[in-house]
Amino acid sequence: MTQRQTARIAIVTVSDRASRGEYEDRGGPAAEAWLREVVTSPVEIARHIIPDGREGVAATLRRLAEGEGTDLILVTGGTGPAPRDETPEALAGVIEKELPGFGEEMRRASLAEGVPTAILSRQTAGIRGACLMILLPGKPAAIATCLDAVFAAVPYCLDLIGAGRIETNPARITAFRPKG
Ligand SMILES: Nc1ncnc2c1ncn2[C@@H]1O[C@H](COP(=O)(O)OP(=O)(O)OP(=O)(O)O)[C@@H](O)[C@H]1O
Ligand SMILES: Nc1nc2c(c(=O)[nH]1)N[C@H]1C(S)=C(S)[C@@H](COP(=O)(O)O)O[C@H]1N2
Repeated sequence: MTQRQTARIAIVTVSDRASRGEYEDRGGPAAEAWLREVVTSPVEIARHIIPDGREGVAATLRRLAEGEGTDLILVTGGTGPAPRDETPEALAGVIEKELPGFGEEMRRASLAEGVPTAILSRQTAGIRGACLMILLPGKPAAIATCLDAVFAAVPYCLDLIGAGRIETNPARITAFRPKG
């Protein structure tokens, strides 16, 4: 399978208030800065800010995966238990396969850092076609913790689903790719 050599990555901030401009989105920029530090292969990164809500989030994820051929979508926000937190429900309506290990590992890393409220986050990941979608909590400080915890598995996952190729800086993240 020939992989696209420039991976398309979308970062989606899900927040009612950030989408209304009531506060400045710091999660999207934090995720982009993390990617630019860690990913060494060519990437196109697009950022989006949308309100909470199942239908709108699902429509955005579908459009990015299908319409725009995005290889990797990082979503930040709306994973908690509050009534408007419906990002996991939106994801569930869009993906074909869930990868629960991503959420388990992100929660484990956050709890190990001494963030007891990490147990409230319903983080997970899933695949639609050749697109991997990963849900992160909304707190900007959580972005690096959670990406550090799971990103080693991302390049090989993209290989397996026929998405674009990603290489990482081994000084930051050593990508897990079985030899052979
Ligand atoms: N994208 C973001 N940029 C900056 N700060 C954020 C962002 N998301 C969350 N926060 C901060 O974390 C706090 C709690 O996060 P939480 O996910 O509960 O946001 P929220 O208050 O539900 O956002 P909203 O109501 O706008 O959807 C927020 O009040 C805000 O201070
Ligand atoms: N690493 C880390 N994980 C975290 C947090 C955090 O500050 N750091 N906040 C928690 C809180 S307070 C909530 S309510 C859930 C869900 O947040 P979300 O609704 O913004 O996605 O993520 C949790 N996970």
